[in-house]
Amino acid sequence: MAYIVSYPYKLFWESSFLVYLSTSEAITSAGCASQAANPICLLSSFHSETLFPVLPSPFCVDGGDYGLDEKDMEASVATVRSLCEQIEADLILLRERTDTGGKIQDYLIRRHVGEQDFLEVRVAVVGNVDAGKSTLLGVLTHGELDNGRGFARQKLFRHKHEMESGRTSSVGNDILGFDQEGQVVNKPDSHGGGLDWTKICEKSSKVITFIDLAGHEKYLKTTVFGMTGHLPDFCMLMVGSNAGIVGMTKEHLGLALALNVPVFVVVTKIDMCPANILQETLKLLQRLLKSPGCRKIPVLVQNKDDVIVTASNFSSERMCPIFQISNVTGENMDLLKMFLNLLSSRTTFSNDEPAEFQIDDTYSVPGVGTVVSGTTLRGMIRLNDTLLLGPDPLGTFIPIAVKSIHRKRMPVREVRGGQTASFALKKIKRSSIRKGMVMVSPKLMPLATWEFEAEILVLHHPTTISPRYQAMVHCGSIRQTATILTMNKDCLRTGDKATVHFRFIKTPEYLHCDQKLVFREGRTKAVGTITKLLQAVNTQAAKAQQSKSQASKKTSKEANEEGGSTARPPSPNTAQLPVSKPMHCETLLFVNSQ
Ligand SMILES: Nc1nc2c(ncn2[C@@H]2O[C@H](COP(=O)(O)OP(=O)(O)OP(=O)(O)O)[C@@H](O)[C@H]2O)c(=O)[nH]1
Repeated sequence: MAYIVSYPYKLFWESSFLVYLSTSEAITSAGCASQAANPICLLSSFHSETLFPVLPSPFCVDGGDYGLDEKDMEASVATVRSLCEQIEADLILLRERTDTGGKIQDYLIRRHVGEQDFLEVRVAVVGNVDAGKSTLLGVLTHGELDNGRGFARQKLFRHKHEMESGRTSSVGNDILGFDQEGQVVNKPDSHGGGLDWTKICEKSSKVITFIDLAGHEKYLKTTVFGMTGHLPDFCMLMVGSNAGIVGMTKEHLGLALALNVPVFVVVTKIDMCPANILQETLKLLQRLLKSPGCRKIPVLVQNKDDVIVTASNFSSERMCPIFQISNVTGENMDLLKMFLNLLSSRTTFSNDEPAEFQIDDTYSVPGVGTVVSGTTLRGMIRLNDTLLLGPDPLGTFIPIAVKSIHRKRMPVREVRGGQTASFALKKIKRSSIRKGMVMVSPKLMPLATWEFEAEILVLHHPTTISPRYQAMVHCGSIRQTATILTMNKDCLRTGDKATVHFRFIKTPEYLHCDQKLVFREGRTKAVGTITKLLQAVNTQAAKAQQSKSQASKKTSKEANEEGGSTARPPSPNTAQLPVSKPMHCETLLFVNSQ
């Protein structure tokens, strides 16, 4: 007998799965009762890949014989291999074990995503200063171990002051490619230059993009932006084993939890840490993860079995694997790499959805013009597509053509939901685009919003928050100060929850219900979810106002030329703006699939 341990409901919305062979009937014979249980049907119903839980099997729990003899195993593997060929997927052996009944093998099935294509997973890297974040990324992506004095991180620093201080200050991106056999593609660079992204992507079937975030409190604003704006699938929290849970560790963990990003922990520097201190750090870490604020299930990853079990259950958000590694000796680095190879993107996409792209940076490239980079939230964007870019300060969206598309520095013809990309845009100045703007399909008929309501939880505030309080709202790649107009409580203290009515102070933004937000100023922090969009900008009215203000600009320019003073058009306030009906969540599609 052999079977695929599977939950059909899961297979129909996820993309690939772990096959668990211990008996051969269901696979070798075509005797599957229902369509949902037919292996071919199951295999062809996924998009890209996913892990499948090894343990829960209706047959295993009864304590029956477990495993296959040599002949049955061969037959079963051959069947699965031929099924994989039919659906153009790779079959990657993860581990082999022997049980009472014979051999058991675990496989990962990963669908080919096209010649030029690869699966993409984004991992945000957070942790306190000196936890070894940049060093680990240097070791992973350049394939060379560290010397304990900052050798590996030198390859990653982007700014001169980072080289000098040894501290990351900006949001950095590094990539790690895995080929069809699950082997790392990145090779040590003998010339000391940067990574060749094109080569890595060409050879990879999966690419992990690390979003390297700063550990110092001074750069918390940038770290929050990285966590909200770059849409990480997962968060890698780094802890120096000798330093323990210090500084920003809890802050970063809290941020990931608030944004519902599954977290795994990497404890570094085990080569230089006395055993008792390492044990103490692990004990505290596990206590913190199990605490009521986190409610995680920490698992110390010691071997391949632990990797498979934790990776299979990781997207559930409750399991929190803890790796113990050394960047200097390379200890346990293979387990961490195996785990990274097994991670699957949490974004599901459908090409039929209208496209939506969130801008997180802008550039002016000589010879190319204005370039925007960001994440495709859903749908498909093709070369020469015309999308609506906005909102501008008046809340309008303008049509814009996509001149060229780059993905991981490679020219491509299209990008899909869940993929990061940069677009060269036609006929637009860089100065008229800001982070937080979006490019969306005209089918979405986008509206910009000045005011919104959110359910928030105050994580920390030294005194009390009351109406008229202002702080920075981070929501996707939006980063703008907002004022609290009203709330359903007189004032808020640390730990309080409330429904709060916000208003942006500078420009209206493109928002969705159910989007997560972080509201912060210094160490004051609140997290929440948008529940209502209250005041959307009517594009027609905004256009009318724009032409009116242009006309008045013209007049004032003329007046200026005659020696008069220029009057800046006033920013629209609540009274001036056309008020649309509140848009409730049910009427909108939301961006974050978290
Ligand atoms: N012995 C030993 N040293 C390490 C290890 N990992 C990192 N280091 C050293 O620790 C120092 C700090 O590492 P970084 O990678 O700069 O730390 P970071 O977390 O990126 O710090 P920020 O960029 O400031 O947030 C460097 O001198 C590294 O060489 C390790 O596993 N073992």
